[in-house]
Amino acid sequence: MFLQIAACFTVIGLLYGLVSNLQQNRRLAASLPPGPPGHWLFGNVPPKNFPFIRFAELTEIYGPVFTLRFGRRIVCVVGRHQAAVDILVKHSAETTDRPRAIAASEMLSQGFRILMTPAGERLKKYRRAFHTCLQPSAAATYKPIQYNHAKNYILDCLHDGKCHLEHGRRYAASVVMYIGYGKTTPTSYSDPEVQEVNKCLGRLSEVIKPGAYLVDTYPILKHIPGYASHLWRYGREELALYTRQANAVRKQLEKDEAQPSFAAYLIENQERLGLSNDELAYLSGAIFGAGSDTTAAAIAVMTMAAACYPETQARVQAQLDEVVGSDRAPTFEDEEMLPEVTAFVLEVYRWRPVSAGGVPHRSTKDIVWNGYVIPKGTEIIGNLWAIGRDPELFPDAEEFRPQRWLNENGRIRDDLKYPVFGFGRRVCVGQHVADQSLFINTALALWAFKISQDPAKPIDVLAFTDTANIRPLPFTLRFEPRVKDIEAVLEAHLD
Ligand code: HEM
Repeated sequence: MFLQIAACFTVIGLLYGLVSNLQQNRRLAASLPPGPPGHWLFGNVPPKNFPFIRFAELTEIYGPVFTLRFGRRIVCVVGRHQAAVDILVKHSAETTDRPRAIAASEMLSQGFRILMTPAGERLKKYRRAFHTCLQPSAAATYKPIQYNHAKNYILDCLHDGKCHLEHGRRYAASVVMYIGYGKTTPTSYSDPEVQEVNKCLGRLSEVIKPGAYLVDTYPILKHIPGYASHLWRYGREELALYTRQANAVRKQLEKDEAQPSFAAYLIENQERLGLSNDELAYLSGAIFGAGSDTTAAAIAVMTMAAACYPETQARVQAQLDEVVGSDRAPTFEDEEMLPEVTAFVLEVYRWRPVSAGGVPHRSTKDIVWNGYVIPKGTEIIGNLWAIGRDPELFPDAEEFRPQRWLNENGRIRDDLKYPVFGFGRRVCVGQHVADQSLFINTALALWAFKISQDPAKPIDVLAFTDTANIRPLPFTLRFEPRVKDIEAVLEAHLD
């Protein structure tokens, strides 16, 4: 008898939940931006592949902001520049938060990973710590090391152009290992330490894919013993790895042998910054996670664009020849005089944005936009792929056309922006370091080489990995030296 009554109450409870859920959905739907219809209970089906491309198609149909529903989760996708500014920049204070990511953040990262840290005290202290080491004046101090590694990239491409993607990855890994841990020697992707970090990042990349784990739709699963227990194990392994790396710097500091680095700064200021050992370990590791593959992918896109758009490449080279010539190599000091290089980089960012789908934000208050209400708790995706294809700002968006970034005087336009580094208070903390990397590698690569395709292996400009941060699938390039004795000229500069 008792069991029957309990069952009755459970069924009534479930029905009540269902009905109130439906009523809530109907109420919300009336004020939300429009979107494709979905199942009355489960909502829309997340795209299986390349969600940013599917979302860009939906932007064409439903407009600058459209709504999707996944179970109880409401997602607004922003696909036009002005709407992104209105919602994610002007309302930055209310959109700093991240959506709850149970599998990727709470289980795999034990809540420590900055990328998924919700708005609040932990995020504030994380970003404060980064700001000190990555703001423009601090970023400028990394220029010499970036230059040295960029020079290695050029020499690697000269001697072994087949492995150009690996050389770009080596550049990026070397720079972030220097900033993160003070490692001064070049870092190879085959280093066991880097391989271990990459194993962890590869796992994250799988777990973070929309719809990868049911627990993100049904949070109760987190508490079911045995459910996705490998995620907890992976999380423990990752924390142990970052702790080992931070402890190595701690030991160097004790022996007075440490190079200046982000980890050293965190350790020396741990108490003042209010960081636990685990937070400190994860934060030091974040530089590699966030800055390595992204930078390498952008460098790869730069070479891809140069090979596929030879006339555009030649335009940059004409300016390099005029300003720099061939007796010396370009340096950071030439930047002001090389707007064609900067325009090329800006177009690389727009044409194939590395963080193509953007990193989701979450509203912590109702936001009124264009007569619609984006309610508190909505996930907001700034779809960078679609924003870079905004026809009002970027006509013929599929064309790689750096000239769109230049004004009639050949200077960089200050009225055109593209948010490749994200939005508002969540904007990428490494943007200045990344800009420096892209500038110097582009300037040196286009000064040193005529980069072209192998006619026998034409490049597919849409062949990219289907991952949270996209990167080109392997492609073949030819590096034809434009400067006599590149090696000697580069060495002379360093002497
Ligand atoms: C071309 C290279 C890069 C691109 C395209 C890029 C892009 C991005 C984007 C789109 C975000 C998310 C912003 C948002 O939520 O709106 C982000 C976050 C982040 N980036 Fe970068 N990034 C690059 C390089 C770097 C580098 C070199 C570092 C470190 C030295 C770095 C560190 C971070 C960190 C720590 C975050 C998380 C910030 C947070 O969640 O509060 N990134 N980046």
